[in-house]
Amino acid sequence: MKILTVEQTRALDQYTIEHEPVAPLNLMERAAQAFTDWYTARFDKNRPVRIFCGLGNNGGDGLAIARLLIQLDYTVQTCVVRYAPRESEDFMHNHRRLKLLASIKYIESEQDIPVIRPKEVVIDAILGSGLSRTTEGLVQSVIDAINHSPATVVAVDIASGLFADTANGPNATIVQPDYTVAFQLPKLAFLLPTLSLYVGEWHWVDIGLSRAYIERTPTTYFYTTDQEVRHLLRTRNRFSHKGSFGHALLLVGSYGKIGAGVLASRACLRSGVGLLSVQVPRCGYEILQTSVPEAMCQPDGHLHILTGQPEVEQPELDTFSAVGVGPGIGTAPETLEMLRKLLASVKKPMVIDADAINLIAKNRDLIDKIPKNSILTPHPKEFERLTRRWTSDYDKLGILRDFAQRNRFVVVLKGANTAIATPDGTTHFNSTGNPGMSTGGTGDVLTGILTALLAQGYDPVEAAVLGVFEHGRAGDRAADLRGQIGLTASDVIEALRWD
Ligand SMILES: NC(=O)C1=CN([C@@H]2O[C@H](COP(=O)(O)OP(=O)(O)OC[C@H]3O[C@@H](n4cnc5c(N)ncnc54)[C@H](O)[C@@H]3O)[C@@H](O)[C@H]2O)[C@@H](O)CC1
Ligand SMILES: [K+]
Repeated sequence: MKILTVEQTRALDQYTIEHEPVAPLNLMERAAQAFTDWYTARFDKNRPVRIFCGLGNNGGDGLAIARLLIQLDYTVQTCVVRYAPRESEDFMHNHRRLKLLASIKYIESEQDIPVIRPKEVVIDAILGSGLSRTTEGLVQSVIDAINHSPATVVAVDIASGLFADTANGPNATIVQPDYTVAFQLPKLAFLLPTLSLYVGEWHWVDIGLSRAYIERTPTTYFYTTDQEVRHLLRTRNRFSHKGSFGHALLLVGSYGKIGAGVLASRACLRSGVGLLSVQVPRCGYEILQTSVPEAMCQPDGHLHILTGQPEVEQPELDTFSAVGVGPGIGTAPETLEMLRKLLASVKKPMVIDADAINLIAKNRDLIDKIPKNSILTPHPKEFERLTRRWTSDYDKLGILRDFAQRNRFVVVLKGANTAIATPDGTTHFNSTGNPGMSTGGTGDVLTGILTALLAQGYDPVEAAVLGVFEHGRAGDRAADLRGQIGLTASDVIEALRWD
């Protein structure tokens, strides 16, 4: 699913108005109806509704929603925040219609701000995507009152005061909703971790804006949905055999961290790889052979760390269809040498994670040695070591895009809504996963999954988008079964399902 800028969304509205064609007022009615359908499916008539409306089209939506809810027998108090002398045309129309049906309260100064009670649901329709400056004065006071109230808060389209795709200044006053119901498409702000307080649980509702126009509008931001992922997943031919699904090599583990290698290996096998070889320090040999009998084990000559000096002769690197390195390997100088040699010999895109990333961050000449289109899977701290500290989530997205594009890597920046930046400058945000997955080992699982997908011949960008989505979906299934708190990385592996 595409994420468009405010400007593009405005052009999309305009195109729909002219080409469907539909009168702006009817489009507003459609938006209000879609919001009302969402609302009535969740909140019953026992909860009094208080709608705060601004004077633009977001306020117009609020007035139309008030009318629709009153017609459905909800108890509604509408408050218009009169912060400016002028109203939009569609606001005025909806204002006239609502006045025929109910009384409207006007907030012209701070004294007019009502007391909001716990049982109420506040619908925030003060400012929408037309926000052009930081909130101040009366609007700020109303937003403060909403934020200090015990009521449930639902934002129409976007929380009042929040910019949809640019950074808010420091100390901005912004509504902190429990829910945001956006029209047609999600907004970039919804996907950024530091803005989550101003978004809450978010949903989008279809208001019938032109699909054709959305399709041909260029964007660099995407939100991965179930539907898109279904297109990526390949089905298996009845005549296929284990050779059809590649032979992966994982270089993992060190003394005390062989578990990371076990998790990556199990996840790799649960993700459809044909054959798996695993290189571990000698101390990991029996552990791996016992806990992952499906894998072949290549012990390193060193007892505790990976050095790349095999104990016995090993197959050439180019016999493997994909290589993954990093989980649990540590940062010993001998392991750095192993990584250096590995990067010099592997010609295909590979998966690079954890301590392999930390080693590269400290030895920056290695960046140029990484095969093009490789998948790097840093968490934010590792990514910061690899690049620089950022000043905001928007700054972070810029750094991410530039780093991926300049080096021609696929960079999977892990976190809520994991962001995947590609060599062509696009960023894909993931939609699956939950906070229960913030536990040791889930990153190792992802490395195993991605290596398996590369080994099966998936293009690196597709592998990253698909693998991250399925990793999160398995985490969601596991959380359904066990709850988020008790979730372990092994549960995620067991919950993987590729159909
Ligand atoms: N354009 C369309 O066809 C549709 C628009 N819809 C609604 O329209 C909204 C956008 O409406 P508008 O463009 O009228 O804008 P808003 O309703 O978001 O804002 C109204 C006006 O407030 C002023 N303003 C900006 N920042 C301010 C601030 N900090 N303090 C005080 N005033 C400020 C601006 O002059 C702006 O035009 C969307 O968020 C959505 O809710 C929906 O009705 C769906 C259809
Ligand atoms: K709003």
